[in-house]
Amino acid sequence: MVQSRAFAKAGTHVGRHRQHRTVEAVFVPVSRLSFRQKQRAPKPFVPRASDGIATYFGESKLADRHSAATEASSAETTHVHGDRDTINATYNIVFVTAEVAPWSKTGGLGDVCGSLPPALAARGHRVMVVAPRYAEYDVTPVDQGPKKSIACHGTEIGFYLHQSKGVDWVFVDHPSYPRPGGIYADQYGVYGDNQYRYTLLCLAALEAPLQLEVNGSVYGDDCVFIANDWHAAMVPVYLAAKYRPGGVYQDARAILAIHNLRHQGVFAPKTFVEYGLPAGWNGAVEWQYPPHQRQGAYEEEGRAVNTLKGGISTADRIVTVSPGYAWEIQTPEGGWGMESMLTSRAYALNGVLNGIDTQEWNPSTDKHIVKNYSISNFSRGKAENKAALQKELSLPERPEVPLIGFIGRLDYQKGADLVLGAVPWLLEQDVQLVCLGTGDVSLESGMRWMENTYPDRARGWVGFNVPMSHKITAAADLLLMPSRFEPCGLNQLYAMAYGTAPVAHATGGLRDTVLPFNPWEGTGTGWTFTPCTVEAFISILGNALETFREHSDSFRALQQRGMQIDFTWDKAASEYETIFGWAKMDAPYCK
Ligand SMILES: Nc1ncnc2c1ncn2[C@@H]1O[C@H](COP(=O)(O)OP(=O)(O)O[C@H]2O[C@H](CO)[C@@H](O)[C@H](O)[C@H]2O)[C@@H](O)[C@H]1O
Repeated sequence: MVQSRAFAKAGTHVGRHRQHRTVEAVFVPVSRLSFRQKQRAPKPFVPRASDGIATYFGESKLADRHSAATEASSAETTHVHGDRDTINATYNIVFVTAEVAPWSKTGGLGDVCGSLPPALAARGHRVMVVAPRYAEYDVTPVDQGPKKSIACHGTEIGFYLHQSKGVDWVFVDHPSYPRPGGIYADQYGVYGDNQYRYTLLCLAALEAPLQLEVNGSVYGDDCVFIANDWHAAMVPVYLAAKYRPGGVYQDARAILAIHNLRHQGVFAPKTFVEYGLPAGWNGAVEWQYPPHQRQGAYEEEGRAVNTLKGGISTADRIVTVSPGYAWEIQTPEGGWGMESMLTSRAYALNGVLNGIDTQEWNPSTDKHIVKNYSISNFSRGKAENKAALQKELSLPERPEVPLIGFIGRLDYQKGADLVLGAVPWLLEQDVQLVCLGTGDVSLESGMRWMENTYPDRARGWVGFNVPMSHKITAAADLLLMPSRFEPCGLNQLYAMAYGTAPVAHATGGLRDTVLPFNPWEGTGTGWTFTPCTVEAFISILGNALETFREHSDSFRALQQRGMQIDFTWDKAASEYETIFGWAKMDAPYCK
């Protein structure tokens, strides 16, 4: 199995900010630990006398929660691998997320929360994912068993449970979640009650492990929460401010996973009361932006409550979705105002590269494409998919013409304006360009302009269409990713798995995953450019097109190298485990 240098490097990166405690340290037998280390080592889960205590929302169910299943899944077990003793911990893991594929997805957050949990479950952990129930999902039965209703945040919520892939998928039912528009916004803008909706999600997710019986037992209060993005960032705040003072969740830890720092959940200062936090906790979420970093209309002269800042300042550890992005967010250029907060927590901040769901994104089994293929027959397979896409989109069916794809939100981050900026040069050449995206109205108009101006060379599909995204990924020779910033990026990973060469701005996770083509050494899986300008983009596109046209053997070898990379989630899952171990070794960051 060939692995890119960038991936190999990422494996060591987890320990970068933690040099005094390496990956190995997690697996040292207890008998060999020093006294202080023993004190900090994760403890087996033992029911306590205090089990009858009240939760924030009323009488606890803790007293009857300790079934054998819970204990087994919470406890440390010692295994021997070969002649080396190791301690393997299994955890009760609770993901909290606003999106989870295939039920709800506007982007990569949904993908990750749909595929990392099964990877962790496959490694022996008990895993729950808590997400809103935005609709009566028409996929496999979600409403398994009776709905359980509880009081939460002054209202009543319900939990629906669906079990698959070894994961307990829990959907929070409340009238504020289903909307005729999108998940977060409709044609009139973002919903005015998003702060309430996601506050409720956090509190529901903190109650679910205590109150929801799954296979005869509750998860209990020895959990590792993974709070994803600002929507879930209040989880560590409530743990510290509401639950631990009541004696609950003493052994739990919360990890904040940042998928995109640009979105921080910023609201007017007077909305602090919406969080229902005890007095004295406003410092955890209040924030004043300097003039050049102000985020929007909600602030009052830069003063705001900032939900993500609450998570950054209280989480036990922070994870971002690539090592490169973990570094970038500590700089003024990439920190979106949070760089000083993040730098102050650098020792607890790691980057773990995303994987991909190889059941959903696998050219040999993909149900959306006309011809399945693998590394042994990819040239023929891709050629058939290319011809099918050209036919479907009424483009000239020409195998020799380079087919270039772009898939993504049409916004500042994804650099769709750079694609449009390159169009006059690009489409004067003998190429075909297929873009799929939705978002900014002016960029959507730009895509329509492109198609009208170059009807025999360009298609601009405005909309969100998963089957089409698979077809483009399989059919294209090159995939454009001129993102201004990219925490990880999934499309370049999908592209490489499908033998499609990414052409990407060297930023964040793109720089970590796309190894630039080196014709002399015969290495690399794509092309990267910097600075992020139309000129630099055009220049590198010229190189990629020349390789495609003039050096087809080199191009094929590059495709093969991409297809050989191990994109499975297992590597990321093991890095997350290491981080759980670090979180559990330390006392809670915020008590
Ligand atoms: N019009 C369309 N039709 C169909 N499918 C479409 C589509 N537009 C986008 N998609 C799909 O949505 C997903 C987007 O993934 P990205 O990695 O670009 O995530 P995004 O920027 O949303 O999320 C953030 O979180 C993820 C996950 O951590 C990070 O990789 C990323 O850098 C960060 O910005 C991909 O599966 C893509 O194919």
